[in-house]
Amino acid sequence: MAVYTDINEVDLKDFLQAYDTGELLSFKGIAEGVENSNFLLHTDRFPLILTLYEKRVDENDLPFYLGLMQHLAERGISCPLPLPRSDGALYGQLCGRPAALISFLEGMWLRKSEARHCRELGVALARMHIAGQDFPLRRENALSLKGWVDLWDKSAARADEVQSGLESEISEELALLEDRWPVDLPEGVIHADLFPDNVFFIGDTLSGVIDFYFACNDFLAYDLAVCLNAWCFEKDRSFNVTKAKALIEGYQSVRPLSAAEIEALPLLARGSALRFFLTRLYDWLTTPEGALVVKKDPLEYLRYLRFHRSVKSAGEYGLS
Ligand SMILES: Nc1ncnc2c1ncn2[C@@H]1O[C@H](COP(=O)(O)OP(=O)(O)O)[C@@H](O)[C@H]1O
Ligand SMILES: N[C@@H](CCOP(=O)(O)O)C(=O)O
Repeated sequence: MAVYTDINEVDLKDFLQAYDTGELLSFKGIAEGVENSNFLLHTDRFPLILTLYEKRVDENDLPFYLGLMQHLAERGISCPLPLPRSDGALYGQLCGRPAALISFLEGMWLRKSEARHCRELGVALARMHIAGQDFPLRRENALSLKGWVDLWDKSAARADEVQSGLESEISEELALLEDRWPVDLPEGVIHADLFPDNVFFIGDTLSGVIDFYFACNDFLAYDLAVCLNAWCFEKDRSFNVTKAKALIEGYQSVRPLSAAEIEALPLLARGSALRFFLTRLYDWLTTPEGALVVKKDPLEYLRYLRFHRSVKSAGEYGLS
């Protein structure tokens, strides 16, 4: 599931009056996704995705997310285009939630990816970073060091319920990352959640990227580290260096990494693993039993974190 807020036809039709969508033919909730409520709408003109923004999305950030999609789409990046209302606004309110309409992207996410897909992903990520360079709005990464500390403060006392020894292990990890986190790597707009379910393919060709609701300004190489974790571990949690090599080579074919970025990669991968471990742990501990959302396993990311801790240099990711 991800339909936290149910909508009815009367409210939806009222909401659509502010848009030029043509006649509503049907709508249905979309089961996939974690963060927001999504619906697929058919009108007599085109299909659309309706998103109602839920707990982790601050309404003040919507101009950044929706403006970014518009900016990237105008620069040839295949991502959803927000549909403006007749008053020019990119979102309105529906059932007490901020809500937007975005274009429907063709394609499907890969349940089983190969190295060639990782190469395409690397190319698309680097193109996105370059296209985002002149985006005028700014949004700090709320899920970087400070956000990690805040999440950990809320979860630490119960962490050992999930696995014994976690409280001390994660406290030490956080302290180390706070001490060693880079300060001067190249920055820009990053997607920050480019997991397989946010990247669509048609056949073997990448057809688009969705879900910009964690996008922010941060180190560009951190986005690559997020992808290393999300795409380069197998179901048995082993690291697939062939995929990592393909991902990084694809990225560097468009935007070569600096020596400092390459050196920082293992640390950035640790940080990225910790970030997803912490949001998953928080959700694990706070989502009520019986809730319809699928809780993601925090221990998956603990494994990745431990792997990167053992990495001595980015050469272990296949970089020559
Ligand atoms: N623009 C789009 N085009 C086609 N399908 C979409 C689009 N946006 C979202 N979806 C569908 O909705 C699902 C959940 O979207 P996502 O943005 O990942 O939600 P969440 O932010 O809640 O995690 C996707 O897996 C996809 O099936
Ligand atoms: N990718 C995150 C969860 C956020 O889900 P998404 O559907 O918004 O990508 C994770 O795996 O923890």
